[in-house]
Amino acid sequence: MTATILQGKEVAKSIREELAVEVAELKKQGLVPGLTVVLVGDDPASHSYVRGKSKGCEEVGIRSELILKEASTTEEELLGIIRDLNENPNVHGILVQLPLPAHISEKAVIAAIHPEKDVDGFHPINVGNMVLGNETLLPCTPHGVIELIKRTGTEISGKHAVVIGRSNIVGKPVSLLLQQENATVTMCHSRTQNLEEFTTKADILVVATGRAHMIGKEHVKPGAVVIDVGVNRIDSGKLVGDVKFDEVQEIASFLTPVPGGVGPMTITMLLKNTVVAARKQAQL
Ligand SMILES: Nc1nc(=O)c2c([nH]1)NC[C@@H]1CN(c3ccc(C(=O)N[C@@H](CCC(=O)O)C(=O)O)cc3)C=[N+]21
Repeated sequence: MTATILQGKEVAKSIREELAVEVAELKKQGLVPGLTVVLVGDDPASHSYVRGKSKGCEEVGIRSELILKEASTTEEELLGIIRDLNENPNVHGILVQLPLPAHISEKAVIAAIHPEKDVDGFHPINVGNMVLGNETLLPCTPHGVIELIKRTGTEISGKHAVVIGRSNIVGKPVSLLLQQENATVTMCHSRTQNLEEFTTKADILVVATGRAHMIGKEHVKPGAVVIDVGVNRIDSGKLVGDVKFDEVQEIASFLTPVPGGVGPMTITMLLKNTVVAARKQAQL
């Protein structure tokens, strides 16, 4: 079997077209959704991601603003910026790009964002609501992963999903969302013994390890849906996933590429959250 390549980029494009129509409607009603991205320091990868976010906003008609601060910015200053954004009625979404410099507490910064403006879905209130299954702003990458799986036409209900990785931003929330879709979920991580024993049982395999080319065909059940959440910049400067693409492509039924898979979906879900947040705040 040769896997069908799940082009996240194309799925993202069609969702963005729908969002553009929605935003144009909102503008007629006097509402311009606004996103502010705060970037501290000069990490080149962060700058590159943030460019992708501004470009996405432009595509769908969201007003976007970038606040650039130098790496020496204090936590106090950053908290002050967030307080101002919380109170600004033209800003519906606030995203503080992670990671932050080591002298700033990410926990304190995330907690300072008004939950209704937390378009990353990282605030403890939003995480709590997600756990409870309440309607809330969902974290972008996990939400994008679920949307991609649905696009394959795969019925998630009753399937065995295996997630590798247990981070707060991907592994944990994606496991929970899969469970809410009625999958049977196994969570594996860096300490899992006999990883293959679990992964070869997966109908749906979500890989979020942050280690380039860690997963090969020996890990994959023939016919599985494989979602690669990895974004690893290797020495050549090339962006690669956590999955050995060529190898796994031979046996999976669907496989996401890197780049062009989950990444564009992440940004698209951010745009969607910004529109949802704007509607909620404007009561439209
Ligand atoms: N507060 C916060 N929220 C985030 O959502 C967040 C963050 N911090 N910090 C960093 C990670 C990483 N992330 C990516 C988003 C899109 C692509 C993406 O679109 N990648 C393109 C390729 C881009 C390229 O070539 O550089 C692709 O996969 O096709 C990648 C990575 C969001 N993150």
